[in-house]
Amino acid sequence: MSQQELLAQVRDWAIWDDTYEFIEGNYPGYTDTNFSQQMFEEMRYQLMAFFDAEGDVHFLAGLNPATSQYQTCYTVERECRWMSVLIRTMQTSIKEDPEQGKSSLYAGTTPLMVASNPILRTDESGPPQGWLFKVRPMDDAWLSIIEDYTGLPTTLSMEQGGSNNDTTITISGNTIKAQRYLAVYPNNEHIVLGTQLNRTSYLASLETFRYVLLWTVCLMLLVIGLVLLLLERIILTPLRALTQFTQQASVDIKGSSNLLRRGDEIGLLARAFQEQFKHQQQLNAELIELSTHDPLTGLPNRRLFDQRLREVINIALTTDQPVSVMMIDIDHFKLFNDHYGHPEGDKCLQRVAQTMHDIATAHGFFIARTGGEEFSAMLPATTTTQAMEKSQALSHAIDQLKYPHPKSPVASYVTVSIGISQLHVEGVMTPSGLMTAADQALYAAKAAGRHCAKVYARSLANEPFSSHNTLP
Ligand SMILES: Nc1nc2c(ncn2[C@@H]2O[C@H](COP(=O)(O)OP(=O)(O)OP(=O)(O)O)[C@@H](O)[C@H]2O)c(=O)[nH]1
Repeated sequence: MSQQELLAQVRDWAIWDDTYEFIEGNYPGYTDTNFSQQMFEEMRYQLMAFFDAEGDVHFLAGLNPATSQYQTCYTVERECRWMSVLIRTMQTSIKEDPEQGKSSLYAGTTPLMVASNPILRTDESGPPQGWLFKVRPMDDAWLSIIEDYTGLPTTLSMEQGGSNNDTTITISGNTIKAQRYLAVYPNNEHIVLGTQLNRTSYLASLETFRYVLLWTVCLMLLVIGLVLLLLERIILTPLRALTQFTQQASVDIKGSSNLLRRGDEIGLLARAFQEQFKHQQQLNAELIELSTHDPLTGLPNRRLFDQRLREVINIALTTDQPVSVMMIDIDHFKLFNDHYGHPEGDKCLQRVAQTMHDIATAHGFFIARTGGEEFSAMLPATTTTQAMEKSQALSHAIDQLKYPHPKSPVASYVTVSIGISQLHVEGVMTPSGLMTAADQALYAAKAAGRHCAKVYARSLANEPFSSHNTLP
């Protein structure tokens, strides 16, 4: 119902190839196709006026406000005479401003809303072939539409002379009166659009509005708070727990059982991580086992032995306790292999290793396979005298196996020779020196006919040795 809406409608018609051709005189059926009384009534138009490029009337159609009769004419004569004042005002407007494309209010029996636009092709190319004007009456029907729209009683009146104010608001008693002054073309007149409000009901509705607004804000804050709380409980807290769970890369994090029991995606993810951790832990354990143990006998290997020896020596240095080592070698094992073959030699190594492991466990020392048929034992808090006793227990246990070794010049079964040394005794000062000394003692045992144990003494220092020592 606004001027802008009417302007959009007139533009729609004026910038259209059909209208352009009609004004050029090339579209004889245009009026029959596009105009009807029904269209005027539905669109609430009083008049549509087409002017040619010279500003002369080309075609007119309208509803006579006095008779409500629909009329079409090519001149302002006879039944269209009622349009003449309006047409003259439009022609004045064209002369003043050929650009048009505007809307104005005109005075009349009832005030009129008028919108106009130059006639162009659909693609808006020119030159303008003329002008189209549309007129809508601001009558009682128009007022009642405004009242329906605003919910306020509205009045419309004409007023002579200018007004300094666009809008005036006056309060008298319990009534607020608002008036809007709208200039009329081309006269020095104004249309006054007015409404009045009951002050008490206005203030009451204002109060109600404030009250509703306050409640809406409170409700929104409550909803936002609830959403944040749910977000924290359902998503953020479990996500933090999951992050902690994954960062620690462990299946035993505190509170992880709740996480793992969850039925949602976070629970799924946590269980997948748990499986992954377990698998990883298993792989790590396997890798550690492989890198620190001998695959044939299952005993710790030289790497683990050297590492443990360093640790035990470090402790012994601070506590001033003795540390002894034994180097154990199977006698004439080459002859065993030559006689029975390598696979049988492996079985023998496994059997001897198992026996030594059992004795080491029983006597509280650490044993490792440090060479082919060579083993080393590390005895914390043990002197050479005590180590000698344990070596005898070891040798005795292997003898008891009575593992056949028919080619051995020493005995008919598998026997071992053992070399023993102690840190800080007989000039042995370093981990490497300790192992070298045990090796030399072992050499001495071999030289003494094998199947015996020897303790290192300085006098053995120049004897050759097998050099299996890897410690620095
Ligand atoms: N079956 C088997 N034999 C091995 C393994 N590692 C080393 N040997 C053998 O152990 C033998 C060691 O021979 P030598 O160093 O001459 O020592 P020995 O025959 O025991 O002689 P002495 O030590 O002087 O009594 C060699 O025949 C190696 O092949 C192994 O893993 N399995």
